[in-house]
Amino acid sequence: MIEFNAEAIYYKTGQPILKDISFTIKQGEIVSLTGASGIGKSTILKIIAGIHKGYDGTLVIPRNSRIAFISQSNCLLPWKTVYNNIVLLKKVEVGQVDKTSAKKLIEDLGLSGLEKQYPLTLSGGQYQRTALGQAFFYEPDIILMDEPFSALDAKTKREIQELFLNLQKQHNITTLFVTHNIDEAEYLGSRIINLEK
Ligand SMILES: Nc1ncnc2c1ncn2[C@@H]1O[C@H](COP(=O)(O)OP(=O)(O)OP(=O)(O)O)[C@@H](O)[C@H]1O
Repeated sequence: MIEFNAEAIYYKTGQPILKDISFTIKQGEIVSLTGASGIGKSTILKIIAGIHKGYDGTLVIPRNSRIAFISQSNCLLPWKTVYNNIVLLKKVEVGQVDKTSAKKLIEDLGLSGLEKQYPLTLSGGQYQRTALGQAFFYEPDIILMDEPFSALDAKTKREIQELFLNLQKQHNITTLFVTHNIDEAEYLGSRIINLEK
């Protein structure tokens, strides 16, 4: 569950970028966040992730929530293999990983055989599958997604959207999905929050 109410969102310099924002996302719900370029979509994700503190208001999320963040690029560490990227967050947090469930997830993601490859050698689709694996293997309470599939061609995008929806159905994780694409927002989200000035 995420409850966010803000009178104003701002950066250090200048006027608020957004005013009077209020929304609630229920446990397990996928909500799409849309709006014009530069309106503040990524900033809202950063607020929920705890990275951006510039707002007047309240953010309520369950105590000790684990949050995963997936963006268009830069999710993976280039010096770690596909396998080690997927288990990374869990390993850092828990110290050990269940190899059988890692293998199962890698199979579900269609990444079998690529475990020892490095991110720079992956296609865009393989990269985003690995990023999904990293996020879901962590077993987070919340997933924040910032245009993760925007750079993919239409066919690959649809395949990965399906994978995401299947994983989401299995794990029931509260998800806020930023996209500027209305079709994608409708396809993935059970509701859409559209930001306007
Ligand atoms: N670090 C920063 N310092 C100052 N202003 C910033 C900073 N980051 C973003 N902004 C400004 O805040 C506004 C919102 O940016 P944000 O990246 O949240 O928009 P967005 O809706 O995600 O855009 P896009 O769809 O183009 O990715 C923009 O006007 C941007 O210039």
